Amino acid sequence: MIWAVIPAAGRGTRFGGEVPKQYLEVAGQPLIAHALDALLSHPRIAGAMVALSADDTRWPGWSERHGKPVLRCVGGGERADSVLAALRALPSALADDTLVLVHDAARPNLRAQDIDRLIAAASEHAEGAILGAPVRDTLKRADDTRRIAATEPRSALWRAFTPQAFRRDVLTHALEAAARDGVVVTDEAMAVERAGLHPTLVEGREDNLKVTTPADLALADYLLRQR
Ligand SMILES: Nc1ccn([C@@H]2O[C@H](COP(=O)(O)OP(=O)(O)OP(=O)(O)O)[C@@H](O)[C@H]2O)c(=O)n1
Ligand SMILES: C[C@](O)(CO)[C@H](O)COP(=O)(O)O
Repeated sequence: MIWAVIPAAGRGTRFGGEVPKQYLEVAGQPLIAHALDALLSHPRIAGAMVALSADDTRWPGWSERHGKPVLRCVGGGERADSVLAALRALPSALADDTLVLVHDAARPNLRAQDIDRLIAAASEHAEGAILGAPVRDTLKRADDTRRIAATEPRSALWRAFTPQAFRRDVLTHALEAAARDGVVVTDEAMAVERAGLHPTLVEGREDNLKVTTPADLALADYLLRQR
């Protein structure tokens, strides 16, 4: 059994504006709808749990999409808190080893082939798997005056995307440990790494972009209209 968890409780502060970016429209529907559709149209995914902010007023009230359940819960102050809340809110009947794919509502351009490859890798590697891409630019470390302090070796560096796939119990325990330790993890893999595990990297499409600033929205709209 595979379920999706979609953290969608963010404020979009870097994006700006009144509307939380997960509700901004591209290619005819909100970002969150594209993310939900990408996951729930996949035959292996049985349902989705969406974490929303407690004061969310824009959730359209979907209870199902593609004939599959769309459940919701209240997220938290950090993205990791929202993911943990969603894991805890999943149907209790789901087995501990249920595979969970955590995917940002702000990443609308997820493709089925990437989901296929991620699921295959997570099914083969018990420590989980994440989509990502090798770094292709030269990386500079800046000093506090924005002068170049160093050039970082990039040969083994990857950018982490989502979905990130883990057993429900493994991810829940890892996120709970990070929270107990007061560590804010920026992705699920960071919590699992802290637990001593080594998730596998799966190279995914570079156009699986996260809409973070207004410039990203136009690109997302273009990409989605090309599909
Ligand atoms: N407390 C939070 C923070 C973020 N997210 C979600 O995590 C995803 C990736 O986070 P990010 O791009 O940082 O979104 P925001 O936190 O909204 O953006 P910002 O950091 O600019 O405020 C988004 O779908 C966002 O809604 C969440 O569920 N709960
Ligand atoms: C989870 C993530 O999308 C992987 O790159 C990223 O860490 C989210 O960061 P954000 O600052 O919460 O958008």
